[in-house]
Amino acid sequence: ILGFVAFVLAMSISKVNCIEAVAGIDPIIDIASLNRQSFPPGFIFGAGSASYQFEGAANEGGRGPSVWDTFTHEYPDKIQDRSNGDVAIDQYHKYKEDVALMKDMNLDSYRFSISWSRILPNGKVSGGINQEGVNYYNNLINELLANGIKPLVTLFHWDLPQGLEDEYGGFLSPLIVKDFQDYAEICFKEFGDRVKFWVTLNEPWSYSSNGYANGRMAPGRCSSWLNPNCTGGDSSIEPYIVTHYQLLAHSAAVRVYKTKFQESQKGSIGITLVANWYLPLSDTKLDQKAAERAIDFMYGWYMDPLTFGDYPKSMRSLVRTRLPKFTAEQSKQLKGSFDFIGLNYYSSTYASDAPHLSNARPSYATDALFDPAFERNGKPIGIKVASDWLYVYPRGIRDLLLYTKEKYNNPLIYITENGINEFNDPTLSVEEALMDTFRIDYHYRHLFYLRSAIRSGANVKGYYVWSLFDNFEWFSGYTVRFGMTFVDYKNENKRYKKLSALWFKKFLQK
Ligand SMILES: N=C(Cc1ccccc1)N[C@@H]1O[C@H](CO[C@@H]2OC[C@@H](O)[C@H](O)[C@H]2O)[C@@H](O)[C@H](O)[C@H]1O
Repeated sequence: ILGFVAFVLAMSISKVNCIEAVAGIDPIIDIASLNRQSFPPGFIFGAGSASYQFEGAANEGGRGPSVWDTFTHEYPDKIQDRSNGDVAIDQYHKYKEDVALMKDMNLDSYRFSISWSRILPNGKVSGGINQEGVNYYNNLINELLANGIKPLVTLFHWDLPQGLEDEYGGFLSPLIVKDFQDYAEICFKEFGDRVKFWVTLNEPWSYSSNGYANGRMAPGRCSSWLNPNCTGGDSSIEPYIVTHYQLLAHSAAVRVYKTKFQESQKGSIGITLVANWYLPLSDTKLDQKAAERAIDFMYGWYMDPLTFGDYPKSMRSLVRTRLPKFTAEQSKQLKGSFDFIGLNYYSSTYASDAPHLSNARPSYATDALFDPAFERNGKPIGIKVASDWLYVYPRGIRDLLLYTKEKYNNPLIYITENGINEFNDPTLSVEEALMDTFRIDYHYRHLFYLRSAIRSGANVKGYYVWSLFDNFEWFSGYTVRFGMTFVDYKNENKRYKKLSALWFKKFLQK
């Protein structure tokens, strides 16, 4: 009788499915002992980074300027602490120390991006290849491999060469497709013998919406009626053009990889998308449809063309003539143009129906006709952390993965970013700043729901934390910290493992 009572108690507290309980796994012990062994054999654990946020050496080693050098230097007010990535966390000079830390933490893989303007200073092959740039990435890749760490390389993480922005407006022009394809081909040729995981673009949604709808990120364009500080632009048209040419550039790079390199190099290639999970604010039909539109306008904007060859029906019917069209050939080339999808998940949001206002000026931000919310009946969706959009909702990673499985034919997925930030607090001593127990809780709970999604059939083969190190966080500068490793900006960017790094090292022990 006691055994049965304990069984019922365990079931009710832990709410895990009865199969686990019947199978003799004690649910509480099972949850409490979550570690690398809780995941399928060969599951890859890693950490992510990006060139402009980590490298520094912005004017060193032959690197040319990117739109982020221009954005931070010409509009310092657009960065919370008026900072920039000139030095960042100086990984350009400290990469050996950082790789040693990754090895010490039992990481399997490191995701980094290549600075396009460090390889092609003016963005074009005709402008010449910067051999010092090629040398830097060869050294980094070789250091990773020598320490048993697999490189996962992103070709574009928002730092577009300024030369291409000046010449033809960057991703606003179809000319970007060939220049990106040529840049990608150089990277495949120079590094593809050792790099077996490629991501073409990081979060095209962020580049389109923050760069061209609200102007919070480089190149800082948007409609003047939305924000007079924008450097020109039209929030009702340009985000859709920029996404269109990002998708075409992506598929052109994939085609080059698959026709000229994949057979001999045996690697795989994908794209990294970001998505919030959206829940209806109320269980009315109107709010359920609003949540569906919200996910279409952020995630389906990319997953539909990549899976079905065209934008979501909801976007076609609401954006209408402002939404570009694919030719039959473009649609064919886009459909299935990936071996895997990289998925960045941070947070979830409520969505409620927003009626169409006939006199409202159109913008990407309002085209989906939903209002975001972070609380329902006065109760927040989750704990709010440093950033205004980041609420902790771990179940959202499972819901998003099972939605992807059902709607998009269960593609192979790597979680390429998941993380939480705290405010940079200069009043804390370094020792106090290292106590990031909230970060252990965040990752632990997301890994629990990630495992749950895998057990329900989601085809996920890897998980990368954002991030291993504090770094330059775009328009937030150094005012927020995402790292499992504290970087002391006031003391030569010295690295200190936070509590979460020690926890993750133990979690990853083989
Ligand atoms: N940051 C995003 C996309 C985004 C940007 C602004 C607002 C909402 C969402 N995506 C990923 O999140 C990571 C964390 O992003 C931070 O989120 C909190 C913001 O305050 C901060 O400015 C941003 O860098 C970035 O460092 C990665 O480079 C990027 O791939």
